[in-house]
Amino acid sequence: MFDSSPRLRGMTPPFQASLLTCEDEARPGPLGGTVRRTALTLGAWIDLRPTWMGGADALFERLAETVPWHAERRRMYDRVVDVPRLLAFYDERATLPDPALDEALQALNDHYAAELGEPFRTAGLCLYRDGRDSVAWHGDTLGRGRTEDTMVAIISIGTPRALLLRPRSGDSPTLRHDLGHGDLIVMGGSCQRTWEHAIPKTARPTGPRISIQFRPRGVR
Ligand SMILES: O=C(O)CCC(=O)C(=O)O
Ligand SMILES: [Fe+2]
Repeated sequence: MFDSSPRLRGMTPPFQASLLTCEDEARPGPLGGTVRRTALTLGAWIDLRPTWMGGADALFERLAETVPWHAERRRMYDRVVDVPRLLAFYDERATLPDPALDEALQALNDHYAAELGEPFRTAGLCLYRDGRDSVAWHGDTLGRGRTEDTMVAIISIGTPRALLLRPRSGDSPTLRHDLGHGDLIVMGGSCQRTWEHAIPKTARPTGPRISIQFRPRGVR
């Protein structure tokens, strides 16, 4: 059950688990020709592959229960504030929390390694408990994404949330992608340094969402 753990108690279930399918086995589908690329400005691009992760209901439940989610606090100017989401990070030596993530990582590397020039290696997980959880405008620029082209691949499971993208230059409008249950989005090229992305808060009743981000070594 979605709310069987004390950590999750109080959260609304994200969806009615599918009654007609009995997909306990979470597994990514094919990539190949199913990925749709959109060029942004300044050499940035995004790839979208809707409903890539099969069995995403079961995967959501397992990750919600088994990942050692933790809250963080960060300094913002002169204050220390709660990070508005729960987090877990798996570096390249860590065992991923579910075999479906190993399969996803392998499939992403088969599809992207030649273009990326290196494998995706780390996995960052975020749990957005409800519409009050969010991530503010940013690029993943703590590491090499500040200076180099790179890729960040994100699998979204649970309640759909909007992912917003805008150029740092402010010279084109904000783009919105509703990331649904099982969807894959890959941000590539200069996206981390020339564009920013955000998951905005929403006042609508909103169940939990888990985001799984795969990044190459040295990209955060
Ligand atoms: O939740 C998401 O899909 C985005 C998370 C994100 O941008 C990040 O962790 O850097
Ligand atoms: Fe990010």
